[in-house]
Amino acid sequence: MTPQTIIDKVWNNHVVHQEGNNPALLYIDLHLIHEVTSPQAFEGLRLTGRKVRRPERTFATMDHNVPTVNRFNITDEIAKKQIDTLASNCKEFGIRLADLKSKDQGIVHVIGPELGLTQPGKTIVCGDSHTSTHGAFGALAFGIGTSEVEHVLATQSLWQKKPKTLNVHVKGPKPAAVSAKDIILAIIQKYGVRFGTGYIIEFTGEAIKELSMEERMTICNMSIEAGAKAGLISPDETTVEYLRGRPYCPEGEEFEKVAKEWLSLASDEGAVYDDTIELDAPSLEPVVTWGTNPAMSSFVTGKVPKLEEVANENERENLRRALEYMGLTPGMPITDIPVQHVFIGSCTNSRLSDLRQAANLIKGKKVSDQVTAIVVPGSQKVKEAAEQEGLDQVFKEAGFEWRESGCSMCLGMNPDLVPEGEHCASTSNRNFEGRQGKNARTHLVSPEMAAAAALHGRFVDVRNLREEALV
Ligand SMILES: CC(C)[C@H](C(=O)O)[C@@H](O)C(=O)O
Ligand code: SF4
Repeated sequence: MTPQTIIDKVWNNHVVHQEGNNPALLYIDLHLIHEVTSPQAFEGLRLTGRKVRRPERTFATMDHNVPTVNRFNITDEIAKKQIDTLASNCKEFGIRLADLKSKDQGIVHVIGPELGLTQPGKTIVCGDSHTSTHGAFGALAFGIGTSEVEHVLATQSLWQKKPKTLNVHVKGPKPAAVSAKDIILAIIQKYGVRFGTGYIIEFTGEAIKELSMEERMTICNMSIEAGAKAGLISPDETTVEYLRGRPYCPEGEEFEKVAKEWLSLASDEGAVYDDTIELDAPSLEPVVTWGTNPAMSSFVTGKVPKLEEVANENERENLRRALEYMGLTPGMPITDIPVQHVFIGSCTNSRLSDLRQAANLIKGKKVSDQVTAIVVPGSQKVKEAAEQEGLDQVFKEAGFEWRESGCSMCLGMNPDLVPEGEHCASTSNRNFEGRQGKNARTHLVSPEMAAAAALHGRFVDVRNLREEALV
């Protein structure tokens, strides 16, 4: 048989109907929903007198506008309405909901994997662009708009044109002090924010294979920042072991049986992709974004670019505007950028391993007087597990605030905002203008780099701190 990519296998397994080269009708295995993009979809169902076709394949959570302090006291009217509406819609249509009282509540892309709802080979959709996160398991997972949310609720299927396949091959092992976040930021730095347009990405190579599931999620999460429809990684033993024993996974012999099926979905040796690009892992360093899109970044040992380094006039103007917004001087070293806020959280980097890495780095140290630092676990389960290990104490003793789970400072939709003009070292995925609040200045980094910036009030190379810790 012709060797196939996992993308082709999962796609072909889900085509319900297709005529010629027209879009295919895909069966959707799992539909995740949250409070922001679902109200009109449910309203649409009510208006046309339809039901949810497969409530048992639908799962809801509240995350975007949940306050991370006093979570039951939602003062913002729109937020309160969206949260109450999700609760009443789930009740009316018979959908499982992890509400604010639930131990399962958290950011939609954190809880799906954690509960074992996310599994290899599934088609997974959600009215949210970072649905690509679930691709880490070898699922075909992508974000959809609200009208598509309605379509999936009503029919459990979706019309889709098949994207092309792109192999992003990360060669060689990564250095120990370089994180998954640095890998994905470096890929986007090298190839820009549009290279994924029209493609589903498969991440391959030694550096990817070595990653934990949490790290793989960080990589796939940001596929959308390269414009890709989805990003995924072929399942292997790491995937299977992560899922073993999860609440919504099969048990015993049944688990062993599906695990074999999952492994067989991995891309075949010699499978052909429409395109392939490469990144060399051993030469990577920690990355910091200095601009207003995730491609505008440098290694921590580097500098903010100078205008004259850019030949193209449009690009030079973009650079000028970005530096003006960010309040940075062309040519300044990355380590001279002052940091007043630190946010460790979001669906990119708020899982237990992220919190452990940050906690390790700050243990016994103090947050700089100039910095306000918050840690927002991605889910209530992450929060509980971290507290069991005493990570909350480590953070609090260092001067971090320890919060309840939610999207928080990742986007300005809840009370956690960066004040105007201030710089935030953030473990999230978007550094667009105004993303963390009006005129807020976001720098995307890994959890360790964010933790280090909290201690020093500026960016520092975590590799030096690690050496210090060894002396
Ligand atoms: C609010 C939601 C629709 C949005 C998205 O689709 O990604 C948000 O999660 C984001 O990260 O910007
Ligand atoms: S944490 Fe941020 S990126 Fe992720 S779903 Fe929430 S708002 Fe979107």
